[in-house]
Amino acid sequence: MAKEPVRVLVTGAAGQIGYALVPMIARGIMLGPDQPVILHMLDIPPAAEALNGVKMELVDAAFPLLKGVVATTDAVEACTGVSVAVMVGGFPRKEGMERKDVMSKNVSIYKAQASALEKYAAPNCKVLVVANPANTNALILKEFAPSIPEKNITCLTRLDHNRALGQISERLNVQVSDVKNVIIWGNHSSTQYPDVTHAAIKTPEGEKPVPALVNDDAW
Ligand SMILES: NC(=O)c1ccc[n+]([C@@H]2O[C@H](COP(=O)([O-])OP(=O)(O)OC[C@H]3O[C@@H](n4cnc5c(N)ncnc54)[C@H](O)[C@@H]3O)[C@@H](O)[C@H]2O)c1
Ligand SMILES: O=C(O)C[C@H](O)C(=O)O
Repeated sequence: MAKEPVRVLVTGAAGQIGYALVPMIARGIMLGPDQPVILHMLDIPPAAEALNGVKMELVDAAFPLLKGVVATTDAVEACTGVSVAVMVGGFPRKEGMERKDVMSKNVSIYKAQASALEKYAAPNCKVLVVANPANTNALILKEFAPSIPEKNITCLTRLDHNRALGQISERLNVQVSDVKNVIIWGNHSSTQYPDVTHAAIKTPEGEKPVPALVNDDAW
Protein backbone atom coordinates (compact mmCIF):
# COMPACT_ATOMS: atom_id res chain seq x y z
CA MET A 1 0.00 0.00 0.00
CA ALA A 2 1.31 3.48 -0.85
CA LYS A 3 2.54 5.46 2.13
CA GLU A 4 0.90 8.72 3.21
CA PRO A 5 2.99 11.80 2.28
CA VAL A 6 5.15 13.29 5.01
CA ARG A 7 5.26 17.08 5.31
CA VAL A 8 8.87 18.28 5.38
CA LEU A 9 9.77 21.87 6.21
CA VAL A 10 12.94 23.48 4.87
CA THR A 11 13.54 27.01 6.14
CA GLY A 12 15.77 29.33 4.11
CA ALA A 13 14.80 27.25 1.07
CA ALA A 14 15.73 30.02 -1.38
CA GLY A 15 19.31 30.13 -0.06
CA GLN A 16 22.34 28.21 -1.24
CA ILE A 17 21.91 25.17 0.98
CA GLY A 18 18.11 25.15 0.77
CA TYR A 19 18.22 25.25 -3.03
CA ALA A 20 20.56 22.25 -3.12
CA LEU A 21 18.61 20.36 -0.47
CA VAL A 22 15.00 20.48 -1.63
CA PRO A 23 15.44 18.45 -4.85
CA MET A 24 17.26 15.78 -2.83
CA ILE A 25 14.33 15.53 -0.42
CA ALA A 26 11.90 15.47 -3.34
CA ARG A 27 13.85 12.58 -4.89
CA GLY A 28 13.56 10.48 -1.73
CA ILE A 29 17.20 10.74 -0.71
CA MET A 30 16.26 11.79 2.83
CA LEU A 31 13.18 9.69 3.65
CA GLY A 32 13.56 6.84 1.17
CA PRO A 33 12.49 5.91 -2.37
CA ASP A 34 8.95 4.88 -1.37
CA GLN A 35 8.11 7.80 0.92
CA PRO A 36 6.03 10.56 -0.72
CA VAL A 37 6.65 14.06 0.61
CA ILE A 38 4.95 17.44 0.68
CA LEU A 39 7.61 20.12 0.81
CA HIS A 40 7.03 23.23 2.93
CA MET A 41 9.54 25.94 2.03
CA LEU A 42 9.90 29.05 4.18
CA ASP A 43 11.91 32.16 3.45
CA ILE A 44 11.67 35.89 4.18
CA PRO A 45 9.78 38.42 2.01
CA PRO A 46 12.90 39.78 0.20
CA ALA A 47 13.54 36.22 -0.99
CA ALA A 48 9.93 35.47 -1.96
CA GLU A 49 10.54 35.71 -5.72
CA ALA A 50 13.58 33.44 -5.53
CA LEU A 51 11.55 31.02 -3.39
CA ASN A 52 8.84 30.95 -6.02
CA GLY A 53 11.56 30.17 -8.58
CA VAL A 54 12.66 27.20 -6.48
CA LYS A 55 9.07 26.00 -6.40
CA MET A 56 8.77 26.32 -10.19
CA GLU A 57 11.91 24.24 -10.65
CA LEU A 58 10.54 21.54 -8.34
CA VAL A 59 7.29 21.45 -10.28
CA ASP A 60 9.20 21.33 -13.60
CA ALA A 61 11.23 18.37 -12.36
CA ALA A 62 8.04 16.31 -11.85
CA PHE A 63 9.48 14.24 -9.02
CA PRO A 64 7.13 11.25 -8.61
CA LEU A 65 7.44 11.33 -4.79
CA LEU A 66 6.63 15.04 -4.53
CA LYS A 67 2.94 15.33 -3.70
CA GLY A 68 2.80 19.07 -3.05
CA VAL A 69 4.84 22.22 -2.48
CA VAL A 70 4.04 25.03 -0.07
CA ALA A 71 6.27 28.06 -0.69
CA THR A 72 5.61 30.77 1.84
CA THR A 73 6.99 33.64 3.91
CA ASP A 74 4.53 32.89 6.71
CA ALA A 75 6.03 30.81 9.52
CA VAL A 76 2.65 29.48 10.68
CA GLU A 77 1.72 28.23 7.22
CA ALA A 78 5.20 26.75 6.83
CA CYS A 79 5.13 24.90 10.15
CA THR A 80 1.57 23.57 10.00
CA GLY A 81 1.47 19.78 10.05
CA VAL A 82 5.17 19.19 9.39
CA SER A 83 6.72 15.97 10.70
CA VAL A 84 10.28 16.87 9.74
CA ALA A 85 11.81 20.35 9.95
CA VAL A 86 15.21 21.16 8.44
CA MET A 87 16.10 24.57 9.82
CA VAL A 88 18.54 26.12 7.35
CA GLY A 89 17.20 29.69 7.25
CA GLY A 90 19.35 32.32 8.86
CA PHE A 91 22.13 34.77 8.51
CA PRO A 92 25.38 33.20 7.25
CA ARG A 93 28.69 34.50 8.55
CA LYS A 94 30.61 36.84 6.28
CA GLU A 95 34.35 37.22 5.85
CA GLY A 96 36.12 37.78 9.17
CA MET A 97 33.17 36.60 11.27
CA GLU A 98 33.06 33.60 13.55
CA ARG A 99 29.98 31.42 13.77
CA LYS A 100 29.17 32.87 17.18
CA ASP A 101 29.05 36.36 15.59
CA VAL A 102 25.78 35.51 13.82
CA MET A 103 24.23 34.35 17.08
CA SER A 104 22.30 37.53 17.90
CA LYS A 105 20.55 37.49 14.51
CA ASN A 106 19.88 33.79 14.38
CA VAL A 107 18.75 33.36 17.97
CA SER A 108 15.75 35.67 17.47
CA ILE A 109 14.83 33.80 14.27
CA TYR A 110 15.01 30.51 16.17
CA LYS A 111 12.82 31.70 19.00
CA ALA A 112 10.06 32.71 16.57
CA GLN A 113 10.28 29.58 14.44
CA ALA A 114 10.43 27.30 17.49
CA SER A 115 7.21 28.86 18.78
CA ALA A 116 5.52 28.22 15.42
CA LEU A 117 6.71 24.60 15.41
CA GLU A 118 5.55 24.19 19.01
CA LYS A 119 2.02 25.26 18.08
CA TYR A 120 1.55 23.98 14.55
CA ALA A 121 3.92 21.09 13.75
CA ALA A 122 2.76 17.46 13.87
CA PRO A 123 3.27 15.67 17.19
CA ASN A 124 6.64 13.95 17.36
CA CYS A 125 8.14 16.28 14.74
CA LYS A 126 11.87 15.65 14.08
CA VAL A 127 14.07 18.73 13.79
CA LEU A 128 17.52 19.19 12.25
CA VAL A 129 19.17 22.57 12.89
CA VAL A 130 21.69 23.74 10.30
CA ALA A 131 21.95 27.54 10.65
CA ASN A 132 24.92 28.63 12.71
CA PRO A 133 25.86 28.42 15.49
CA ALA A 134 23.98 25.18 15.01
CA ASN A 135 24.26 23.74 18.53
CA THR A 136 23.20 27.02 20.17
CA ASN A 137 20.26 27.40 17.79
CA ALA A 138 19.21 23.83 18.58
CA LEU A 139 19.23 24.67 22.29
CA ILE A 140 17.10 27.78 21.69
CA LEU A 141 14.70 25.72 19.63
CA LYS A 142 14.43 23.13 22.39
CA GLU A 143 13.65 25.84 24.96
CA PHE A 144 10.94 27.47 22.84
CA ALA A 145 9.35 24.27 21.57
CA PRO A 146 9.10 22.30 24.81
CA SER A 147 6.49 19.86 23.53
CA ILE A 148 8.87 18.52 20.89
CA PRO A 149 10.73 15.63 22.54
CA GLU A 150 14.34 16.57 23.22
CA LYS A 151 15.62 13.47 21.45
CA ASN A 152 13.90 14.66 18.24
CA ILE A 153 16.09 17.75 17.98
CA THR A 154 19.59 17.52 16.56
CA CYS A 155 22.01 19.80 14.77
CA LEU A 156 24.51 19.58 12.00
CA THR A 157 27.92 19.84 13.60
CA ARG A 158 28.99 16.74 11.72
CA LEU A 159 30.55 19.07 9.13
CA ASP A 160 33.41 19.82 11.53
CA HIS A 161 34.12 16.13 12.02
CA ASN A 162 34.04 15.47 8.29
CA ARG A 163 36.25 18.51 7.67
CA ALA A 164 38.85 17.12 10.10
CA LEU A 165 38.73 13.73 8.35
CA GLY A 166 39.18 15.44 4.98
CA GLN A 167 42.15 17.50 6.14
CA ILE A 168 43.90 14.48 7.66
CA SER A 169 43.32 12.44 4.51
CA GLU A 170 44.84 15.23 2.38
CA ARG A 171 47.78 15.75 4.72
CA LEU A 172 48.64 12.03 4.88
CA ASN A 173 47.54 11.20 1.34
CA VAL A 174 45.16 8.45 2.49
CA GLN A 175 41.52 7.68 1.78
CA VAL A 176 39.09 9.49 4.05
CA SER A 177 37.37 6.15 4.75
CA ASP A 178 40.65 4.90 6.26
CA VAL A 179 40.77 7.63 8.96
CA LYS A 180 39.16 6.69 12.30
CA ASN A 181 38.70 7.92 15.89
CA VAL A 182 38.76 11.68 15.25
CA ILE A 183 36.86 13.61 17.94
CA ILE A 184 35.50 17.18 17.86
CA TRP A 185 35.10 18.83 21.25
CA GLY A 186 33.70 22.21 22.24
CA ASN A 187 31.25 24.66 20.78
CA HIS A 188 30.42 25.02 17.08
CA SER A 189 32.63 28.12 16.87
CA SER A 190 36.19 29.14 17.75
CA THR A 191 36.30 27.14 21.00
CA GLN A 192 35.92 23.98 18.96
CA TYR A 193 38.82 21.54 19.33
CA PRO A 194 39.48 18.83 16.73
CA ASP A 195 41.20 16.07 18.72
CA VAL A 196 43.36 13.57 16.84
CA THR A 197 45.01 12.09 19.94
CA HIS A 198 43.26 8.78 19.35
CA ALA A 199 43.01 9.03 15.57
CA ALA A 200 44.44 6.27 13.45
CA ILE A 201 44.86 5.34 9.80
CA LYS A 202 43.83 1.89 8.64
CA THR A 203 46.57 0.31 6.51
CA PRO A 204 47.12 -3.23 5.17
CA GLU A 205 49.80 -3.58 7.90
CA GLY A 206 47.39 -2.55 10.67
CA GLU A 207 46.45 0.76 12.26
CA LYS A 208 48.93 3.63 12.53
CA PRO A 209 48.52 6.60 14.91
CA VAL A 210 47.78 9.93 13.24
CA PRO A 211 49.85 12.11 15.66
CA ALA A 212 53.00 10.15 14.87
CA LEU A 213 52.33 10.20 11.13
CA VAL A 214 51.68 13.96 11.07
CA ASN A 215 54.58 14.59 13.46
CA ASP A 216 53.79 18.30 13.71
CA ASP A 217 51.84 19.41 16.79
CA ALA A 218 51.48 22.97 15.49
CA TRP A 219 49.56 21.65 12.45
N1 LIG B 1 25.91 23.53 10.40
C1 LIG B 1 26.58 23.45 9.27
O1 LIG B 1 27.28 22.48 9.00
C2 LIG B 1 26.47 24.54 8.26
C3 LIG B 1 27.15 24.46 7.06
C4 LIG B 1 27.02 25.48 6.15
C5 LIG B 1 26.22 26.58 6.45
N2 LIG B 1 25.59 26.64 7.64
C6 LIG B 1 24.68 27.73 7.99
O2 LIG B 1 23.44 27.49 7.32
C7 LIG B 1 22.78 28.72 7.10
C8 LIG B 1 22.37 28.87 5.64
O3 LIG B 1 23.51 28.90 4.82
P1 LIG B 1 23.39 29.28 3.29
O4 LIG B 1 24.76 29.19 2.73
O5 LIG B 1 22.29 28.51 2.65
O6 LIG B 1 23.02 30.82 3.42
P2 LIG B 1 22.18 31.72 2.40
O7 LIG B 1 22.34 33.13 2.85
O8 LIG B 1 22.49 31.37 0.99
O9 LIG B 1 20.69 31.25 2.68
C9 LIG B 1 20.03 31.56 3.86
C10 LIG B 1 18.57 31.69 3.53
O10 LIG B 1 17.88 31.89 4.75
C11 LIG B 1 16.91 32.87 4.52
N3 LIG B 1 16.48 33.45 5.78
C12 LIG B 1 17.03 34.45 6.50
N4 LIG B 1 16.29 34.71 7.57
C13 LIG B 1 15.25 33.84 7.55
C14 LIG B 1 14.14 33.63 8.39
N5 LIG B 1 13.93 34.36 9.47
N6 LIG B 1 13.27 32.65 8.05
C15 LIG B 1 13.44 31.90 6.94
N7 LIG B 1 14.47 32.08 6.10
C16 LIG B 1 15.36 33.03 6.41
C17 LIG B 1 17.59 33.87 3.59
O11 LIG B 1 16.68 34.73 2.94
C18 LIG B 1 18.29 32.91 2.63
O12 LIG B 1 17.46 32.54 1.55
C19 LIG B 1 23.73 29.81 7.59
O13 LIG B 1 23.40 30.16 8.92
C20 LIG B 1 25.08 29.11 7.56
O14 LIG B 1 26.01 29.68 8.44
C21 LIG B 1 25.68 25.64 8.55
O1 LIG C 1 30.81 28.28 9.33
C1 LIG C 1 29.96 28.63 8.53
O2 LIG C 1 29.54 29.80 8.50
C2 LIG C 1 29.41 27.68 7.53
C3 LIG C 1 29.80 26.30 7.85
O3 LIG C 1 29.39 25.90 9.12
C4 LIG C 1 31.27 26.11 7.67
O4 LIG C 1 31.97 25.85 8.62
O5 LIG C 1 31.71 26.23 6.51
